[in-house]
Amino acid sequence: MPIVKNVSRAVSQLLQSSGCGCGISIVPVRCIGVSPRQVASDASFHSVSFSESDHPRVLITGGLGQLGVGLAKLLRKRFGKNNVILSDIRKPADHVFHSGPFIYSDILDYKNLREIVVNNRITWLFHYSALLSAVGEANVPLARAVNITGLHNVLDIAAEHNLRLFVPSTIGAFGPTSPRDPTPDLCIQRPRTIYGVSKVHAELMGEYYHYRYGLDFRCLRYPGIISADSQPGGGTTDYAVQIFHDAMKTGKFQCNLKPDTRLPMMYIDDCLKATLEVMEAPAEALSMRTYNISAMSFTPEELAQEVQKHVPELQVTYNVDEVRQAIADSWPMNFDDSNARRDWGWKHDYDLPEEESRG
Ligand SMILES: NC(=O)C1=CN([C@@H]2O[C@H](COP(=O)(O)OP(=O)(O)OC[C@H]3O[C@@H](n4cnc5c(N)ncnc54)[C@H](O)[C@@H]3O)[C@@H](O)[C@H]2O)C=CC1
Ligand SMILES: CC(=O)[C@H](N)C(=O)O
Repeated sequence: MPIVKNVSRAVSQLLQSSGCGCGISIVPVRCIGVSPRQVASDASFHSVSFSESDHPRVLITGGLGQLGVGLAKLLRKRFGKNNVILSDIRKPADHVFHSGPFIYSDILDYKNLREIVVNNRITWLFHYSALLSAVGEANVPLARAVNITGLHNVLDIAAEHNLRLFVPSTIGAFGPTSPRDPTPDLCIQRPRTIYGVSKVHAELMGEYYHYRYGLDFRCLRYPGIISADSQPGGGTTDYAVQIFHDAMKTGKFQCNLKPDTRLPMMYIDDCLKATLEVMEAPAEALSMRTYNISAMSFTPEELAQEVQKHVPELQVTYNVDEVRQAIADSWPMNFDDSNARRDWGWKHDYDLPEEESRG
């Protein structure tokens, strides 16, 4: 009997919703190098008015993708609607536009991004803009620009304005030479996608800015995220979202990965909860700045069986996409997130009863 770790509750939920503080250096980032964007080193800084007792003023970049709208909803509940600004280069749907502040922001436009941060007195930035693994392989120059140049803009602005910065990484930051079952936080990382390379770069640059300049950089490596009311953005784990939409709409699902491809996955509510928790964690609790987080791990075949318990008429066929399959075969099968659990109390909510998860 296959082991379907922790998926049952998430499947039910999805189908229902388908109808530094280290202080090493005080040298500000704008004084590094000779970039024209950097102002004179003796100019006075804006100091951040946010204190721990106030609500942060939040900006989310790339907020109209699979995860950003849900994150905005969670953060607005906690910090107030007008304290959380969603941004993207796409046009928001009516319900998103009317649900709270939205602003156009291209992360490749450094001056515009800085203006938004200054004018809105932003104190926390969640940097979600990215090209995911499959679309990244289809357009490497654009992925390199958005995922690497865009990140550099965000890092500079965050350091210049003393922001607390969250950048998500991914299981895709590991590669075929990483240990796959389980994959620990610290191990060899030699990904073979532009997406993975850019995310390792983000992890290392964020940590470097933290240790070198005191940037409050926080990063979680997300598994594949499953959600019902938002569409995936072109990744390798998209099948695990598409199956729910197709089960409800057509009763037929064609999977682009082999039936036995095991990958770490997480329900969106757990992912967003972890993101808020790590941002609220006291700096002293964080022994690292980049953590794996984990919830469940399953194959397409196991997920299909679970969905068929709720939608017995669902027909599943397989038509393997070689690019996505090669990517999936190089990624972790199970994630070791013991450091996140120990340091800041990470615990996922979407779980199977113990006896089922042990098979
Ligand atoms: N969804 C998932 O399964 C996982 C997501 N992540 C990470 O979480 C973050 C959010 O992921 P998703 O919402 O799924 O991504 P998505 O692909 O659905 O959305 C990304 C957004 O970035 C925007 N964007 C692209 N170029 C831009 C630019 N130049 N300026 C501003 N925005 C731009 C797009 O318009 C899009 O709305 C990404 O950084 C991703 O790498 C990490 C692991 C798993
Ligand atoms: C796991 C991810 O980072 C993303 N969903 C992708 O498949 O590219």
